[in-house]
Amino acid sequence: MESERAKVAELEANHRALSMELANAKSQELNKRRELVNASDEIDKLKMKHSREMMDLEMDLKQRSREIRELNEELRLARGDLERERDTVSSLKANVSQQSTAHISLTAQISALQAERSALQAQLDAGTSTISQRNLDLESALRQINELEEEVREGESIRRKLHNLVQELKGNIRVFCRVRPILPSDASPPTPDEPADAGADIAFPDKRDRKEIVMSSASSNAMGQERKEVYNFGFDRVFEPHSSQSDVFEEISHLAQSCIDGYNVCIFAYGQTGSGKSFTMEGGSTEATCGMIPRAVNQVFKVAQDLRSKGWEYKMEGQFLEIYNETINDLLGKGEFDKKKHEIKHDKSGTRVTDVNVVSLQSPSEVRSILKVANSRRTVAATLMNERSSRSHSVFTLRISGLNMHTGEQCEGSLNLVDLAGSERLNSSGAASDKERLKETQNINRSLSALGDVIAALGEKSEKNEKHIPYRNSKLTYLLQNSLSGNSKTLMILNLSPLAAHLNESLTSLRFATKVNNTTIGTAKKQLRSSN
Ligand SMILES: Nc1ncnc2c1ncn2[C@@H]1O[C@H](COP(=O)(O)OP(=O)(O)OP(=O)(O)O)[C@@H](O)[C@H]1O
Repeated sequence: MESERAKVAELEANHRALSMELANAKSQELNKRRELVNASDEIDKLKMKHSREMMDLEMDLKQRSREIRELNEELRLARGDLERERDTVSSLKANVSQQSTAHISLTAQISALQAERSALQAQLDAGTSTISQRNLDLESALRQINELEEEVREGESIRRKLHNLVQELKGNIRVFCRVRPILPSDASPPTPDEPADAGADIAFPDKRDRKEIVMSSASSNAMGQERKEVYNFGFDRVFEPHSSQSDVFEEISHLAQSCIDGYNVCIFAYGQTGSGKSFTMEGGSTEATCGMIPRAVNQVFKVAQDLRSKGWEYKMEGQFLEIYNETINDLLGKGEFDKKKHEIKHDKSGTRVTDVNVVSLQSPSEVRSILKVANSRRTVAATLMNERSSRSHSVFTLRISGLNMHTGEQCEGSLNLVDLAGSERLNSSGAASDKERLKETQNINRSLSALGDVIAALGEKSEKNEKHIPYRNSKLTYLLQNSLSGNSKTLMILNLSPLAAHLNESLTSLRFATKVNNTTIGTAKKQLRSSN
């Protein structure tokens, strides 16, 4: 038993030791469990930390890969830029090499130019010295020119005197005769009683001086015998039908010179209606057919222009009048014809007509346009019954005043170009039955015979030296008083029809013109005024 007891006591002691060991083991296990819980908390924490860090790393990775892509893109662009820059650089290099070639050639040019400049400078220096020499020469040449100009002025005044002397020797009244050609419009259809007019028998025997005209007419007497009458006339110049306007003007152009020199010049066209007066004075519109008025005016302007170099300055004024039934009308005016009263006044400064337009003229074209105005006024005023331009006198007056800037000499001249009314006698104008026409014809005849009387009286005056001149017998002669006196130059152009039907009229005209031609008017005087 005791052994049993001892064994139980031993077992109990073992039991207690084992319980103690168990308690220890349990407390150790608790500790271990606690440690395990702590460790798994720690592990959880670490896991979370790890997953956060993983997320951060992933984001970081994404960011980095985005940055890498961007950088790659930038790199690609930069490469493109670099490529272009390389191209630019290579083209710039090519440019630079070109520029440097150009530079080299420019440098070569500059040196050539510099060499040239030095050569030119040398020439310039030489030229400058030549110029100073030339200036000296010029001064002496200018002195010579002044002396020569003075001589030319003296020569000009001698020329004027000689020109006038030649005119005096020729006579201050001159008469030209012009026969117009037969026109297609002259040929009226022949009838059994009246054969076609083949033209009058007119001859021009003086082929050298062209001063003669011979008209012949054949008639049969009561016995049936043929009688031929021959009429000889001599004038200063006779123009045959084929003569041109310039042939006629050549003979009268010196008169334009005279009026510039300070003389009063009067040119009349005389003749029956249709004989060519207007054609001679005004003419056609072409250069070849234009008449004496435009030609004389052109000449006056030309001479005035030429004389500018000799110190002369000229002023020109024009007026254009019509005398119809002894009434003056202003062809450059605006009023109705035959209404306004115009008076003729003579004083020291010359002849003026009251209330008429006097136009200052700067050029020949202005004269042409005033001629047009005048013609259209006359055309408007004409009626069917009354061809006004044939039944009235027209007087174009160009007044010229000149001043010589060097010598102070002044002169005043005038050029009167007169287209007279038709000179036909009463019976041939068919006027006897028409009162108005009769009055017209009587007025025309009166004024034309007054013109003849004035010219005749001037001729007698120069023979006897004292004689009354009947200027006042007609408006025409009174208007032209200052241009129809001893100290003026007068030209009458007798216009003749070539037709046989007009033979008697032509003979009457030829006799009138012969009377005028046999008159010598005294010496023309130029109208000079001293400078003060
Ligand atoms: N030398 C000429 N050459 C060519 N045609 C001319 C010539 N002379 C005159 N004529 C013509 O003759 C016609 C009559 O001439 P113009 O009208 O000049 O005569 P007129 O004497 O002035 O007549 P009116 O008294 O009616 O004015 C016109 O047709 C004109 O063109």
